[in-house]
Amino acid sequence: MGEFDAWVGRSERRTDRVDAGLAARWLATLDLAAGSGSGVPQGLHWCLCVPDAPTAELGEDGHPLRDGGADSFLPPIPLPRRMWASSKVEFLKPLQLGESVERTSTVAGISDKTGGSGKLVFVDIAHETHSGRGLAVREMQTVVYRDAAPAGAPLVPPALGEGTFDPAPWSAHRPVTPRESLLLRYSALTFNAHRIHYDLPYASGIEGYRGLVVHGPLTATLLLDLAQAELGDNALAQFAFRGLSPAICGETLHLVMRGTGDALELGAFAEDGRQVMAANASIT
Ligand SMILES: CC(C)(COP(=O)(O)OP(=O)(O)OC[C@H]1O[C@@H](n2cnc3c(N)ncnc32)[C@H](O)[C@@H]1OP(=O)(O)O)[C@@H](O)C(=O)NCCC(=O)NCCSC(=O)C[C@](C)(O)C(=O)O
Repeated sequence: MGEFDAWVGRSERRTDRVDAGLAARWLATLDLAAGSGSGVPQGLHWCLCVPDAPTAELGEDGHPLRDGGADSFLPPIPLPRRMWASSKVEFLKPLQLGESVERTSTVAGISDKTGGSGKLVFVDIAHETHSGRGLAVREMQTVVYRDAAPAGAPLVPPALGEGTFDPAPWSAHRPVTPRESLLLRYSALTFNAHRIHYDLPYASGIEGYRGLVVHGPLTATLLLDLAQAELGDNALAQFAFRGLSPAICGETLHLVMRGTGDALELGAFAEDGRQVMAANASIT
């Protein structure tokens, strides 16, 4: 029996609308042109039905306080550093501009592990986003909570090494350099006040990162865009990603893809070859 078992099965429901203004700001943030139809490209769902706690109820890290109240959705894991660890997404129906959506999120599991970086608590959250036309997106998101950075510990990830990323084994390759303006706009789109994305003294001094951290779903969205540029808008049926190492603002990310429609492999790598994200996808 785990300390936080009472939270497993708890759920919350949020509603939203695929607003044309939101879609336009999302496309502008990602330097994308609007598509020809009323469908919106994959990845926009991460900007819908987002937590909207009042500012007075945010914790030190900028996320809603995890106070463990009787009606709290997420468990009050005492480990202070939160990261988006991974997600498995099924795209069932493309979202359409103007439609209303409802997302139900359920705590599906909580597990303790010890990793190379110390104690880890993983929380799995099952999300189902319905539009008026039925289930549009199903996602299993895993959030990880980590111990405080030990005093005097080296910042992570380590400074860029001597190595260089080699795109040769990949059939598609796109370098991008996420800068502060991109991170700020993505935080705004997702209503995410997590300080590791915009507050450098906090990100390095408190959480121990070498710079501002690129949002996991932002890197994932950039990979989704690479796949859609090759295969067409809304081409993917399944997409799964896992964050392996923090991506740092201002440093080039090499987005890559290879494989065929039923077994696509994607990745994001730092300039020195360190892998930041691993992903796979399929069109069926
Ligand atoms: C998570 C870290 C610290 C673990 O690194 P580690 O070295 O401590 O762990 P490990 O030794 O690699 O693995 C230990 C165990 O954890 C599992 N594990 C390990 N990683 C994962 C993962 N991703 N997803 C699921 N499981 C994972 C792994 O499989 C293993 O399990 P096992 O003992 O059963 O074999 C390390 O992998 C890391 O730093 N990853 C990068 C995470 C990242 O950059 N996320 C995006 C930025 S944070 C963000 O976007 C925030 C946002 C948007 O504001 C927001 O709060 O929602």
